[in-house]
Amino acid sequence: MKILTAEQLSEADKRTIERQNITSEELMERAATLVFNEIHNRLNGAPIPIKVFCGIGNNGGDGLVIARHLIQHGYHVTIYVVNYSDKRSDDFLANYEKLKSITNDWPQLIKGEDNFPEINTGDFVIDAMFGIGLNRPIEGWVAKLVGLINDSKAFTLAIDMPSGLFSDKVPGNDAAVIEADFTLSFQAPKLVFFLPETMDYVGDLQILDIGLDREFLAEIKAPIHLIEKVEAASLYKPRKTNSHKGDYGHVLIVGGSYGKIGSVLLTATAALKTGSGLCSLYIPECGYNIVQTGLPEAMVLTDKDSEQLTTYPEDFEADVVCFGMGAGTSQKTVGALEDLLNSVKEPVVIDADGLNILSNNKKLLDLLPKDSVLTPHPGELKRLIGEWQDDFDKLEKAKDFSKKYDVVLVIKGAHSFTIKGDEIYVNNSGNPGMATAGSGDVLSGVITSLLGQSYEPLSAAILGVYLHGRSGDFAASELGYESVLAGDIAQNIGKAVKDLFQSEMKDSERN
Ligand SMILES: NC(=O)C1=CN([C@@H]2O[C@H](COP(=O)(O)OP(=O)(O)OC[C@H]3O[C@@H](n4cnc5c(N)ncnc54)[C@H](OP(=O)(O)O)[C@@H]3O)[C@@H](O)[C@H]2O)[C@@H](O)CC1
Ligand SMILES: [K+]
Repeated sequence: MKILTAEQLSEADKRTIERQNITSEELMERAATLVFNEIHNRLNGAPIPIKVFCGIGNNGGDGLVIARHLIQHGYHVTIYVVNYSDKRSDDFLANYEKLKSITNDWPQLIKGEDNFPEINTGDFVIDAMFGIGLNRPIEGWVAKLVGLINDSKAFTLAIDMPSGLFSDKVPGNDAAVIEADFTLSFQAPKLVFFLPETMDYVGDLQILDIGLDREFLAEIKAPIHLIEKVEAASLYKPRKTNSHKGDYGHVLIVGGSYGKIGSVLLTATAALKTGSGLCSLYIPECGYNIVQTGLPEAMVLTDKDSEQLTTYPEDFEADVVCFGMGAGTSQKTVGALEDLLNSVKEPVVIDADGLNILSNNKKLLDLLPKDSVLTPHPGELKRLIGEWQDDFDKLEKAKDFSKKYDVVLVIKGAHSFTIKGDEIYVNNSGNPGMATAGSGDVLSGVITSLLGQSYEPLSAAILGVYLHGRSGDFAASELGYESVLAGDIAQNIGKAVKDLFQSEMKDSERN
């Protein structure tokens, strides 16, 4: 799914009105009615106090439409118009008139702190103050109102965007932004919903297809994509009936050191679970018995050093090589990576200490084969590309790095970002249970395995990140977040692959 900017969405809005020959008021009615349906499906008539805070633009207009439908369905609704300006939009005014015809409880005008209502923990707050039209920070008494809503701990549903959140920049420190529990957003996700600095404002997210012009949406050039099941499934290559293990790649996992042999074991397990035909490991001698016992399906070669890697077996023929997990950063191991990069011509996967070695020895970056995949977590990324000012700056620096060295970067996080040149792919699978030791080692194994199975490096990274997240979802649903171990993620990769082609059943379709 394309992630769009506020400008692109406004343009899609205009084109839809032209091409579908509807008014903007009709489009607002359509969008806001979908929101009402979602609320009604969940509340099911519950008599809880609903407080709708409307701005004076079209986000506020949406709020008025939602409130009208709620009132007509018997809900207990109080509407507040947050009068941060006297410049009402046409569609706001039209819906204000409609509201007057169905209720005598007119909206209450908030012009300052004196008009603030009481907001209780048990209230249901609908935030329709600002949407994609926000163009400067919220200030003064409106900022105080945002604080009041946040402090109330009332369940807060944001319409389109949490008010105060920009679609294209990070709010400053102490900025007033609604901390939503749930955001229902129109047509396309916005990048800020997924960035570490801004995602917490959004709460749970649902995108509503409000029927904007398909042709225009298909034509829009968007370099940022959200990766969900359909996108991941489109990358998957089915196995052929008439095939043998030689068709699915021979991966070589290079890493480990004394006390950190478990890491390579996890990576190799994940590679085999993702379907590699053959898996070999190159590790220090101390890991030999551990790996042969822990993973009998793998083959093991050992370095002459018993505790660390010192060289690379250059005559070894593998389809893809992965380097770094548990390797340490000793000078001898730097030499091992240099040997590897001097002998391998195909894209490699570099993770963990492999990345730290690259950061400390920047000249090695020039030896990386084109389209190699680097999988840093934010700390490793900082060492690679330097400090950034905010998440937008981070993405710019990451794109520059990807272009300079011609590599695919996977920035790991709650939503991992895969970057190649100017293209960004935001992953939407996974859960907090995956924040556990060894989770990254498993991811490297999945991506390496896909590369070995002839996936293009970018596809291997995007699909690998998605499958890893989905495996974690299966592990968490069985075990609970706290009990997910990295090995559990590896064990569930098969389920994640099968799930690519299982359609979600909506609650309404069950039974
Ligand atoms: N696109 C679509 O497909 C559809 C969009 N729809 C809905 O429209 C929403 C966008 O509506 P919108 O353009 O009227 O802007 P909105 O967010 O209501 O802001 C209102 C005005 O506030 C002002 N302002 C800005 N910052 C400020 C500040 N800090 N403090 C004070 N004032 C400030 C600024 O005006 P200014 O003062 O700059 O002239 C701005 O114009 C969108 O999010 C969605 O909910 C759906 O109905 C249908 C389909
Ligand atoms: K809002």
